[in-house]
Amino acid sequence: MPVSLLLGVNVDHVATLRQARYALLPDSPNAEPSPLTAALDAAKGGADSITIHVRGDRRHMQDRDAFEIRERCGLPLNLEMGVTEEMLALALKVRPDFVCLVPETREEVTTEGGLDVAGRLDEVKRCVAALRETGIKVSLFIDPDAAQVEASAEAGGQMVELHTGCFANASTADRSMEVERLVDAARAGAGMDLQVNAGHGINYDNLPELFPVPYLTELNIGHSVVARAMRVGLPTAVREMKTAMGAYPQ
Ligand SMILES: CC(=O)[C@@H](O)[C@H](O)COP(=O)(O)O
Ligand SMILES: NCC(=O)COP(=O)(O)O
Repeated sequence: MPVSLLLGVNVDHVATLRQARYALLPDSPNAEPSPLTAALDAAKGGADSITIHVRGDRRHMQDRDAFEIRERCGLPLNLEMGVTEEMLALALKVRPDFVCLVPETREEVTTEGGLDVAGRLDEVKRCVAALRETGIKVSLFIDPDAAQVEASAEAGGQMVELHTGCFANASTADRSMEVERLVDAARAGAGMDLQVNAGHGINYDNLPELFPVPYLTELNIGHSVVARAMRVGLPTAVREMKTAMGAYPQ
């Protein structure tokens, strides 16, 4: 367990803004904003790692972003990817420090749930083994569900990232129930010697409501930090989130 809760800054939505103008001009020297610059700015603000989600439809992050950030940003890189041969091949070329296996559907606006590791066990096991063989550490992005935690351990994952989207989107009445789900899943993960991370929909307002969740090592946060950065700049937005995370009881 690290001394303080680690922050992985997801810069996907910097690329979302870039693609809104430069998707058809991929080689433009003026393409901005730059995910690489964002990663470097996040490092200035105290980020512990950078997370990028190269989706199969390349709606935001592009392969070249992954290579650029890997080569020119000194922070550990966490590559989120679907469980596909295409993305496995990309990961084996990029060689990030971490891979987080996530579910993807083309129709979704954003990630809507955790990876069904239990229902895709053999397929996930093969992907995890191929990644771990090269020294890449593997996390599994799952719903806070004991069966998925157990399946993640069986699949050879070293970490789980608990999907906090249901928590983030829950009504006030349902929020405490979602926190309890996360508490139970975190306990199950720690009990199986898995590193327990969390992510999706975490923001400056709901962060403290996650503090009762034990054994958290890292939070991956993107949308809310990038949104805040539009007002105060990314280094400050990251520093603000790190400061808020400092209150997490270790
Ligand atoms: C897996 C996860 O929760 C985030 O990486 C999220 O996928 C951000 O990217 P999108 O907004 O494209 O889903
Ligand atoms: N895995 C969660 C992540 O990387 C960032 O999710 P969000 O903060 O953009 O919702």
